[in-house]
Amino acid sequence: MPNWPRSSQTVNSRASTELSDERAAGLPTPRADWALFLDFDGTLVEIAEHPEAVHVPAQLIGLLDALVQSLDGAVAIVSGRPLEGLDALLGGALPAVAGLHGLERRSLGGQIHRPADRRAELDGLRQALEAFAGEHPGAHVEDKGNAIALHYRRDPALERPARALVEHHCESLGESFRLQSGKQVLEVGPAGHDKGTVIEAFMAEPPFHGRIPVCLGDDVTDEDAFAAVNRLGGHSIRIGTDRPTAASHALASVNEAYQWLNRLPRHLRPIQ
Ligand SMILES: O=P(O)(O)OC[C@H]1O[C@H](O[C@H]2O[C@H](CO)[C@@H](O)[C@H](O)[C@H]2O)[C@H](O)[C@@H](O)[C@@H]1O
Repeated sequence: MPNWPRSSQTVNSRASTELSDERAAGLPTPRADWALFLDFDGTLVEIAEHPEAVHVPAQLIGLLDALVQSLDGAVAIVSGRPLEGLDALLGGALPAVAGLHGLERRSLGGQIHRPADRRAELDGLRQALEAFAGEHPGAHVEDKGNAIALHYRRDPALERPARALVEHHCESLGESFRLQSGKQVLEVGPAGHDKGTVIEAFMAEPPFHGRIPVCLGDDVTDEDAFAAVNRLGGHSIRIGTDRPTAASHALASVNEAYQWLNRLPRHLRPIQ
């Protein structure tokens, strides 16, 4: 669980030192014209054994609210989880949310953008994954509607047979579906959307339009987001340092991400 500052006084008295540290670490100087795109698992919450076992600190809602207020609403969660799941975990705290790695999106005004229902096409894969999980207690199937995920965190040795099974079914689904690998998970869903395309969609509309995109993420699927943000002249920040990345900056852990995000509302440089 992240170490939250004990009081705002403690934070304020350390503010100037912290900002010098940020500059030394090469982190971008916060600006009031940023648009913030935040991954969820591994960025805002620590990775847990099971998707339903994540701990959402109560303070996270307050932090998101403070960021939304200070950036005039230009804050979105961009996750692999479905919209409804994110709303349940965050108490519907954030209006702008993208789920299923860019497949579905709710804009700030509440409009939902979602492609046609393709669940039926995943029936064969769903049955095969359920059968696999039935035989292997370390596997877990997460049915996300238009996408389906096979988790093997509880038994990493399952990666090989799990991948072989998912690849086999993905091939028969054809090119309009794609396989995405994440942290000890294999996910199948409709092709043509990713975290980069959804950030571009947010950036085309208010209040994101015209701002500088800044993205925080930890996983391989966040690389699409990093590439899009880099292309758009923004800043990409990888949480963790364990593999090569397109991100321009890094924070070591979820805890560091919290500390940095906590300071942002007080240190945004005004638009000139
Ligand atoms: O884009 P994200 O918000 O990072 O979501 C990516 C996937 O996160 C979840 O799975 C991952 O986190 C689980 C809980 O910590 C962990 O048990 C699992 O091993 C990770 O892969 C979520 O369950 C998926 O639906 C998301 O796609």
